Amino acid sequence: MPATILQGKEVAKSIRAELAEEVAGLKQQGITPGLTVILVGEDPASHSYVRGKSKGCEEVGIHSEVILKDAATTQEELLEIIQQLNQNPNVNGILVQLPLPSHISEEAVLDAIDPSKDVDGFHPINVGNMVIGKETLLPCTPHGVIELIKRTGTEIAGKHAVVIGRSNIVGKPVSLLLQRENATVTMCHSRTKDLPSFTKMADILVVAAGKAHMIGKEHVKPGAVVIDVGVNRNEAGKLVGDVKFDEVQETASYLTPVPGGVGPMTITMLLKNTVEAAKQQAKRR
Ligand SMILES: Nc1nc2c(c(=O)[nH]1)N[C@@H](CN(C=O)c1ccc(C(=O)N[C@@H](CCC(=O)O)C(=O)O)cc1)CN2
Ligand SMILES: [Mg+2]
Repeated sequence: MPATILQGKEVAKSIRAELAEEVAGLKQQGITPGLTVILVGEDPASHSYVRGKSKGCEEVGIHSEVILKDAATTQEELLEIIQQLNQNPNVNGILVQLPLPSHISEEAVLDAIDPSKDVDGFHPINVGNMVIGKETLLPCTPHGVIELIKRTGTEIAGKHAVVIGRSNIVGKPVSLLLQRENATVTMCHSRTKDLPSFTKMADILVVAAGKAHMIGKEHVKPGAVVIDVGVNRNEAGKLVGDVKFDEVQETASYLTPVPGGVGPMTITMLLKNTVEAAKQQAKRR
């Protein structure tokens, strides 16, 4: 039987509906979650993602603001803006859209965000809390991957999960989150020898290698849940994943498409983090 296609858009829609209800309840208690996004430069893709974030906020009732800065903005100016937002009680979440122009250190900027407002989950304190298993703001794409797997009804505990890719933004955090759900996790990467010998053992296969169509049916155990986090452009400029979709569809039990799989979950988990940050901050006041 061919795989069930995991439509991230549909899952994202139902999570947003749940969030909208939660936000309506918070507003009755006088809490309006607020997100501020900082966007530096003119990159069209970044502008499009930020529009998606504003639209998502509007959809669930989060107050959102976008601070647009031109590409000549200095690191000091950016740090000054972040300091002001850190101190503003109406701002529950702060997000700096990446990538930043090359004259600005992403590390310095992300480290300046108050960890309790770091709705991207990129601050070292939040990363550290995730590593030691403390409740914290989780990075959006990895969190979206876990939510997608859960919504298939798959029990993660006890399963063998194989993650391909060890980036700080996807591979490493996804591995940690799967481990936290009590999966047995194997991490593979560009230097792994005999990749199929590992991936063939996977009940859950998460592919975040950044190499178009590198995973075929010879890599996949029949019945596996396959999550494709790859974002690659083919020769025609079309968005394609790391997985050969048509081939793997014949052997997997669940498979995410690209586009329309993990991507739409990223912004939705950001909305979830903003609501969570607002609730946590309200408790502390
Ligand atoms: N501060 C951040 N910067 C960036 C992040 C991030 O999480 N935080 N991630 C990406 C961009 N991004 C959100 O910011 C993002 C990327 C992709 C999608 C998405 O829905 N993709 C769709 C396809 C859209 C298309 O056709 O281009 C999909 O995969 O189905 C949403 C958000 C880098 N910067
Ligand atoms: Mg890698």
